[in-house]
Amino acid sequence: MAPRYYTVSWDQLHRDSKALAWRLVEKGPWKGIVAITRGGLIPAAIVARELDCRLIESVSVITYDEEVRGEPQVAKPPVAAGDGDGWLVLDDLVDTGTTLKVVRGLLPKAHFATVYAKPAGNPLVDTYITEVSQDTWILFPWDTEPQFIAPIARSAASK
Ligand SMILES: O=P(O)(O)OC[C@H]1O[C@H](OP(=O)(O)OP(=O)(O)O)[C@H](O)[C@@H]1O
Ligand code: HPA
Ligand SMILES: [Mg+2]
Repeated sequence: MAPRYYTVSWDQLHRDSKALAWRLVEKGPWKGIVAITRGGLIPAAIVARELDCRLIESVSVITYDEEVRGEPQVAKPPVAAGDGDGWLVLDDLVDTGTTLKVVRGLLPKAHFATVYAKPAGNPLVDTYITEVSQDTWILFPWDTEPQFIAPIARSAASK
């Protein structure tokens, strides 16, 4: 079955990331943020600004090639976050949970947060903002661009 799509604009991503920061500020203080690259980098920058946090680490896990999931590979482990105690791990979304499982293995004591979550992955996240169904593909603003769409009357006429 073709997936449904949930399109996220830059404005919405900013709003949802700030909503995440409101939830996380109550749970701190945090030693620093570990961003899961690449998708976690932009939410991490927004949350770091709101939490006044200047210590940012990264971990790189490669799981997907476009919409196709493969075996996860750690391309860069975190170096400064120890076992994760007092650290916040941020990603744009959790889908199957494959990526977070790998990072949880590296940082077992960290707090895990994502902006969006699908049901299969949401038990792996400590804090998230918006849940979408498992068969929904989230389209992030960095993966999309606006394009011309024909007027309704014209596309109806061609049916
Ligand atoms: O819960 P999962 O099924 O593991 O899926 C979620 C992960 O997939 C995407 O990353 P991707 O591997 O596409 O890499 P990217 O962030 O570099 O685009 C997304 O940014 C999450 O990190
Ligand atoms: N959108 C973008 N990237 C993803 C998704 C999604 O729904 N699931 C896993 N990687
Ligand atoms: Mg990612």
